[in-house]
Amino acid sequence: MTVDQKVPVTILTGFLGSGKTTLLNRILSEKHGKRIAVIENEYGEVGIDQGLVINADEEVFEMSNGCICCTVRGDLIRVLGNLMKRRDKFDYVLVETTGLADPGPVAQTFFMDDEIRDEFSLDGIVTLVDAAHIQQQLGRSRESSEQVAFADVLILNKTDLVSHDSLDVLESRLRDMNRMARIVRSEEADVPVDTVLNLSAFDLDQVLAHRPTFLEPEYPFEWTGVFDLEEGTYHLSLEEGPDPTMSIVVLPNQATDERSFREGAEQCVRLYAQPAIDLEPGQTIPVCQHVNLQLQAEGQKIFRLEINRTCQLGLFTQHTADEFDIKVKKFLPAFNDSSDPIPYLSTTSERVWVAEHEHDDEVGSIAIECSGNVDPEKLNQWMGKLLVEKGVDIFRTKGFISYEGDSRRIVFQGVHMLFTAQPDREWGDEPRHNQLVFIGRKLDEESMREGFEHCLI
Ligand SMILES: Nc1nc2c(ncn2[C@@H]2O[C@H](COP(=O)(O)OP(=O)(O)OP(=O)(O)O)[C@@H](O)[C@H]2O)c(=O)[nH]1
Repeated sequence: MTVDQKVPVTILTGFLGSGKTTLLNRILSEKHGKRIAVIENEYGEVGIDQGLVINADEEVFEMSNGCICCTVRGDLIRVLGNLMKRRDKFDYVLVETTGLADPGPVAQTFFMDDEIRDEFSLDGIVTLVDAAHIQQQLGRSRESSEQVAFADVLILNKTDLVSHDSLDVLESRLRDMNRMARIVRSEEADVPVDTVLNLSAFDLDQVLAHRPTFLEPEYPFEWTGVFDLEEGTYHLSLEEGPDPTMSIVVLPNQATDERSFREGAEQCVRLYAQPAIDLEPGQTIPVCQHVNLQLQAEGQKIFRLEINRTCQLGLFTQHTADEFDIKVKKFLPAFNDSSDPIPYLSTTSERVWVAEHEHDDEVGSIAIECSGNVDPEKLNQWMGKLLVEKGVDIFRTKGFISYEGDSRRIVFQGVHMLFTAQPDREWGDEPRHNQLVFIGRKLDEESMREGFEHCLI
């Protein structure tokens, strides 16, 4: 396959509320003759963005729970794989990343995976910058700096909210952070489509020159242990550890040379992107499945492994073996009463996968979904007070609201302390309901839910 036949992909990134969806809608409504498939990688528990994107030949890329940077590659491979089955329906792909994501692992997907590399080519990374909030965001979020640093095009958006002089200062700060990117100023992300699509701007060699670790993958698991096992039943035991659950994928034929370890790891990246099966102690762990071990009970927890023929069993676990004192031994019913304990087995080989990034555990999202009508006056008062008190830590608010007496859906949008509530389309036959997502640091879920419920009539 030649390069030309590959589907070009543009990654739209930028911190929460910077204008990614606004730009996306602009691109989708312009006549450029391209059939664009959209992939939304959303942060938060309910799909708000899907409802904000105008009619498109769109595919929704749902994020799995867990760390975005660890799971995004597996998720993206899954969605791109599905898109390829409808290859005749589109000729361009736009990936809108979550505002909290480092675009690195998203970009990496287009180089790491052979099948994806054969079918898609990364055209460019476009980063939206919120002129009113970027200074504050750069100081507080590593992801925000990464988004600027990775850009091929930087769109300095929301120019209406700051003075001309401030824009010049801002532009020179962005220039210091990324000397290669083209910088374009905009209001309401109003930029010509050819500033963002079909740029052939992404240059892997250049990226590698600046970041030699760009192609070093991050994995959703931290440890692999390989055990030589003959036919029989085995017990996998875990002691108390740092989490009440732990994800695991078991592969039946895991060789232990470097290449095989990498291949096994890539297979697991895909399996980890599948929804996990919850397993209670005493149950059997299936092979080649994403399993979530339930470890809430006190003391040692034992799960079964059934081996049909001699193999090298590879355990790919979310945490390292040390953290849960993970052990494997053969189960021999005849020895149950014997005072001779059955010995634990040693691994033939093991491997720790180090995640290079730090997880900001304080950042999270709260999704409120309920029926009933909202009193606009009460909502305004509550929201105004909440954002004045907590606006620095509430990065983003968005959703749909049902106002008493209004036949239209109200779209709610907030970025830090600025918020708007605008009427959108008619509710029509759709059941009226409220859906609101808050993304931020140290959010107090209970008091926010209570606060919102007080706004209902
Ligand atoms: N004042 C002003 N507001 C803008 C501009 N561009 C976008 N907005 C508003 O900013 C809010 C956020 O815009 P979105 O396009 O949803 O931002 P986003 O980056 O997709 O947000 P997330 O997906 O939550 O990260 C919306 O209310 C937009 O209408 C602009 O140039 N000026």
